[in-house]
Amino acid sequence: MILVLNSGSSSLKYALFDGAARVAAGTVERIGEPGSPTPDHEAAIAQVADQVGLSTLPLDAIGHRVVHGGAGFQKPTVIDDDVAAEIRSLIPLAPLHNPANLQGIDLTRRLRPDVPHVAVFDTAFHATLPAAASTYALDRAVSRRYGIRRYGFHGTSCAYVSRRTAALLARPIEELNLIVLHLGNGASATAIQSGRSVETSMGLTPLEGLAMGSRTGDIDPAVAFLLARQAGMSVDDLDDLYHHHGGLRGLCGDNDMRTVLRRAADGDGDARLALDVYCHRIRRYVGAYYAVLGRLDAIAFTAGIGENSPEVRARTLAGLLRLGITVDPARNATGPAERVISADGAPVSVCVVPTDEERAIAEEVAALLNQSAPAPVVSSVDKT
Ligand SMILES: Nc1ncnc2c1ncn2[C@@H]1O[C@H](COP(=O)(O)OP(=O)(O)O)[C@@H](O)[C@H]1O
Ligand SMILES: CC(=O)OP(=O)(O)O
Ligand SMILES: [Mg+2]
Repeated sequence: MILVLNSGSSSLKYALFDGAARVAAGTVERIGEPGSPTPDHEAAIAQVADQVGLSTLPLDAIGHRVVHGGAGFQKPTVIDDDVAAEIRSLIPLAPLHNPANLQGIDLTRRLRPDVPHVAVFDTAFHATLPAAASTYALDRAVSRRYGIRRYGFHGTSCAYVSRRTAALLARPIEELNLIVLHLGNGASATAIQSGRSVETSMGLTPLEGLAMGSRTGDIDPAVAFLLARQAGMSVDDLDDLYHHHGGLRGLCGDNDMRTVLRRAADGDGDARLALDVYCHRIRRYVGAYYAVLGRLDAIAFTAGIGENSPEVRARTLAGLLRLGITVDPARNATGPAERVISADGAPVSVCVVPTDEERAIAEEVAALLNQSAPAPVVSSVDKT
């Protein structure tokens, strides 16, 4: 059995797999938010450990989602003290995520030192980005010194969704040019050619790119200079402003897309603007990545918003018939969780493909452990 811990910025998801079967799963939400019974990730992890009976659970391994793996971690990695220290050293690159990931690692390694703990990195899938996509046009000496480049995130999800999309379309992944739109609390767009990430919207940190629940995404870097000079904001003030007071929440006060959609439908101007900005930004990336890929076979919508909001999908891709992109209203509105929502025979297949980061992590962990398992010993008795 493999236990998977997936710490997001304000939630902790866990799942327990017995082979391919998910035998238990759960989510602790709203960690650290006002009025929440769960003050921090440490409390959330303790809660989960208690729920699954961690100390006595028969386990083969524990898989941990780690958001930032820097340049060093390009594959799932068994965690020892050195690996944990290296993940700790990457906290400045993912201040919202890596600390929570580490708390899970530290606590469960203490409780279960008897099983291997494996880190699966969001950044790993994007190790294939070509230099033209991963390099910022910044003084190269400065970039080199501080490891400044585009790393990209949501990689485990993108890899899983691209495999599922190929299966849904019954085509080999090697033949496909895809755009994966992962629209959860964090949101990103990724261009994938023959199963390899070639361009992605998140950057050095998970702050760049699409407008998100509470993160700004792309913003002129000079906004920070202006606010520092004119408003006297410190680096910490700006960090907080960009991470927690941007995106949907910054524009209309709500970071939950369900509430934003309801308010927009009721005619609330702020919610409408938030929705317009959100969808426009995605559309811009779809156009850009179509050009990067040259030919586009499919677009896959995934994560909480991508999987569940016909309105966001329809608005994002409206009026793109000339590009071969259509959304069929009936297919978009309802159907199996995993489905094609474009018209039959459309040049670009638009799909809804639920992600499953926990399953993808469990698969990576199982693959790593099988590959590193010692070859079965042939006993002298068997040889005779
Ligand atoms: N039925 C729905 N319609 C629109 N948005 C939804 C729906 N269900 C969930 N969402 C949105 O999905 C987002 C959370 O996505 P999720 O993938 O669960 O996030 P996380 O990044 O925390 O894993 C929230 O903005 C939530 O409002
Ligand atoms: C990298 C990232 O933004 O993750 P999440 O969407 O889980 O916050
Ligand atoms: Mg997520």
